[in-house]
Amino acid sequence: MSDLSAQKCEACRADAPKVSDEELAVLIKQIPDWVPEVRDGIMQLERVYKFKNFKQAIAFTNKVGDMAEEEGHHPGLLTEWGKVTVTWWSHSIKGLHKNDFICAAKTDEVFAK
Ligand SMILES: C[C@H](O)[C@H](O)[C@H]1CNC2=NC(N)=NC(=O)C2=N1
Repeated sequence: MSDLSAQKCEACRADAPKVSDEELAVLIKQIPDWVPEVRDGIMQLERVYKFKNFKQAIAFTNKVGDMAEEEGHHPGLLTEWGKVTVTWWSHSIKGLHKNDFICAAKTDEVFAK
């Protein structure tokens, strides 16, 4: 279990600070399979998970959804045949909060189980 995946998301208010470039550089090392990407001007974390078929992909999607509900923090999920694209960002601050790194690490744990 990584240090991040052991943590819980905190309530993220609209005035919460986005992670700085320096913080991002430290945090991304703990989730090396995730790629920071700017989409529509918003920094996000993205990872594509591969599966053998659609059934496994939708089962994983649902497990990630359950984890998101527990954390009160919700990803973008694109489920296709044999793959799921998971995208984390914080809507309330239009960018990345530590919550997104925590949830990315927890998503890796859901995949590993
Ligand atoms: C009211 C509720 O707690 C908020 O809207 C939460 C829900 N889930 C969320 N998920 C994400 N990814 N970003 C948010 O800002 C967010 N806000």
